[in-house]
Amino acid sequence: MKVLVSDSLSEEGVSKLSEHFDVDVSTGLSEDELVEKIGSFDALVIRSGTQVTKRVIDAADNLKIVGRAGVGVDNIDVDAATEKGIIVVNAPEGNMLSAAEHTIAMMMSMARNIPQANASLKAKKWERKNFMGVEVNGKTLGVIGLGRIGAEVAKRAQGLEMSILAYDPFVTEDRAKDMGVELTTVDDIAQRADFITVHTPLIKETRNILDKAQFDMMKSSARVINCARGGIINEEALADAARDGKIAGAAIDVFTSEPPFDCPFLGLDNVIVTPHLGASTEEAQVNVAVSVAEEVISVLNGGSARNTINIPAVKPEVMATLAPYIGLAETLGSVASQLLDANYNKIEISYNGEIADKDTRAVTVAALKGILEDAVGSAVNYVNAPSLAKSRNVEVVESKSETSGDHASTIRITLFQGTNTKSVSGAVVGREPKIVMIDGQYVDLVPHGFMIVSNHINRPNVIGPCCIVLGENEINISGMQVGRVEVGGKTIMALNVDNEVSGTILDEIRAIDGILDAKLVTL
Ligand SMILES: NC(=O)c1ccc[n+]([C@@H]2O[C@H](COP(=O)([O-])OP(=O)(O)OC[C@H]3O[C@@H](n4cnc5c(N)ncnc54)[C@H](O)[C@@H]3O)[C@@H](O)[C@H]2O)c1
Ligand SMILES: O=C(O)[C@H](O)COP(=O)(O)O
Repeated sequence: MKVLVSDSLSEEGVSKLSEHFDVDVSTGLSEDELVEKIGSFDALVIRSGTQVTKRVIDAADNLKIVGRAGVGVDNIDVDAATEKGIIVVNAPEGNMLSAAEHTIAMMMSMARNIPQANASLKAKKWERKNFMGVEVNGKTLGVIGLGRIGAEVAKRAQGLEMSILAYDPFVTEDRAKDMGVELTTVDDIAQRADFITVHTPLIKETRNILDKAQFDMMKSSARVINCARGGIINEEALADAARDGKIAGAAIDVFTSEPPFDCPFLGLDNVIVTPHLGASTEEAQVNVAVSVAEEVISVLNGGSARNTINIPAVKPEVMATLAPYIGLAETLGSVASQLLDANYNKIEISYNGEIADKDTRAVTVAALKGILEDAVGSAVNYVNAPSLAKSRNVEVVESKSETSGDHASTIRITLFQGTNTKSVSGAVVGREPKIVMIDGQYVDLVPHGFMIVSNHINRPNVIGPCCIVLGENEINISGMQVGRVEVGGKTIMALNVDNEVSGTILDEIRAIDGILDAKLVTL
């Protein structure tokens, strides 16, 4: 298999990949060059320098995984990758300490005018009075985005005796209290903080989170820092505020367009800048390169990935419990879709019993894959199953209940086509999948190989002729289940058979008096 590395990646990552694959390191490619080249590659490894656009994804006929050796994936068209079934992974932890340390370094450099003073002295000037700074001790730092990096910055700033205000809609009061942080709003931070630093992803909710309105509220002594992503702070508004003395200064590592040679604040003395260096340490680069290399090796060898962006990631300890249910759900989905001829417009996946407490998103994706495979074939995978269901206007509903009958946990998949439904329930028995109910009738079926599932009238001389048809055609029956209903009622029969059953033989079975329908399910 072939891996393209299109941004500079630490040697540790490249050599790890080279142990398994043919690795091509080609940095600085234009979009056109990448479109031209990508077709034969199975994996693409990037940092922030490569734009993985829809055009690139469309041209990537063999691509299985895009690995981002770093955190931000805003340079990847993740939706396009998802629709094409390409896994996107990042390395969310490897550079967080470096980014946090860079933020603190930028704050201190700005507080003491170090870049300006350095440039002045090297120009043979001795201008001590021009570079009067401020202490950070006792000052207030506002942190917008209290995730991995924001939390590390807050911890370090507390070590510098700063008090912390934070805004993050996904952080609870309890967690903030544990961290010794006061949760508040963006506007309150703008009004009260001496230093403000942003650590969110760049998404529509965070674009321009600091804009003219917030700069107008700030103290004239306020200083802002962006070591997250260009665009979280409005660059025009920042330039105006810094130029007009509405704020004392800014320290910026990231830009809306990189390199940022047309950026409006690049020429301002009170704005210090670095060329996207937050993750540029020896330690961080080894960490992220090795992490992404391991993900690519695992995925290309048929395994799973830990840090997936576009499929639900499951923690290893949870996976130990969920793994058999993932297989079960996929099998139940496949059985249900093979039993329902009509196109379904709604899928309900019900989790009953102990499994209802768990994070079942990965199990639902597996169920959807199993269901859609019948219609879509091998083009469906764990990445694109939900988006394929959506693009086919199929409604997907999950339901959960604590009761599950005879088993600790059961999963029921129901397909709806108007009033016509088909439901199949299963359980894990001793880590093996079992089908325990079809259309409300109890069965006890090991789902594998070939199965004939039929409905018939519960009366003498129906099952026998069925077996004779199979016997006469040299088809061995290895398992048989018949639903229990009163004599004369409609019941189900499920047969495990050792060979494929042709349409002609199925027609012979369907023609038997008392048989209402018969389907072959192939797993
Ligand atoms: N300069 C660099 O070289 C460098 C290095 C690493 C990471 N980064 C960037 O730093 C940023 C933070 O990375 P991280 O690893 O801490 O990510 P993270 O996912 O751990 O944290 C992001 C935080 O932002 C919060 N958030 C989401 N929406 C929000 C909103 N509307 N308002 C406020 N908070 C919101 C989330 O709840 C989360 O706590 C990312 O943009 C990443 O790309 C930059
Ligand atoms: O999101 C990140 O991880 C950082 O912005 C680092 O980007 P880089 O890998 O291009 O240094």
